[in-house]
Amino acid sequence: MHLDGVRLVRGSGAAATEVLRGVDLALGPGRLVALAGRSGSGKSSLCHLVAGVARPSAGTVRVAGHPAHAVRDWGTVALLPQRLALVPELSLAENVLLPRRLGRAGPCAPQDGAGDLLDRLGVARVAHRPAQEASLGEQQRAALARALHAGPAVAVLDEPTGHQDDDHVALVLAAVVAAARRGTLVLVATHDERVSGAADARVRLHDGAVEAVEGDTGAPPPAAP
Ligand SMILES: Nc1ncnc2c1ncn2[C@@H]1O[C@H](COP(=O)(O)OP(=O)(O)OP(=O)(O)O)[C@@H](O)[C@H]1O
Repeated sequence: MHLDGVRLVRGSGAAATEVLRGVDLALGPGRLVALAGRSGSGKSSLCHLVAGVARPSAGTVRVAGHPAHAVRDWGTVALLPQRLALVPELSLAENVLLPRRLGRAGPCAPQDGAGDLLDRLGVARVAHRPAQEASLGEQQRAALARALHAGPAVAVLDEPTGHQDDDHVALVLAAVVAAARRGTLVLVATHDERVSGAADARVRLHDGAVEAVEGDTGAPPPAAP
């Protein structure tokens, strides 16, 4: 995943705000990367660009060799949005199966089924329930399962522990680490130190710009001049 000279402006005229400015970032496959920074620093905006649901005002965002906005299948890039975006009338299990029913499995698809993944995330008992009748924490873990079951090259997870207690944070972490070990680049926007602590690398945003990158990002070293 490569971001080069990325700038994102929201709003127009006098209300225009530069929410990302001059972001350069390269992340390789099979890494769990935490995206940290204060509220309003631009984490969700960057997630939306990588997931292709928004386009940069300037610069380029490429995932698995394609411009992010041109990617249409969750086998390439899957998203856990902050507001989850489950289909409320479908069961949690049906929501998890949707990406692979609508498209093809990605290169990092798990060997075991959706039921096993829901079991490992502590959602099996309520998997038959319509999403709208599950607790927020259960919904969030099902939305995580939906992204990971797709087996994507890149998984973008916006605050995946935001509605979880300590025990369920451990289950979420185990699932995202397993996905990274299968080869998925997992980019996690988070305020949660437990997630940052488990990550292979950490990227810190400040006021729309990259303030620091540390750890093993899996990016190839820059070419010699
Ligand atoms: N449509 C918009 N119009 C104007 N400003 C926007 C718009 N969307 C986001 N912003 C602003 O962009 C900045 C970055 O927002 P973003 O949601 O990316 O931050 P964040 O780091 O994810 O925050 P949080 O941790 O609170 O989720 C914020 O100041 C926000 O108010």
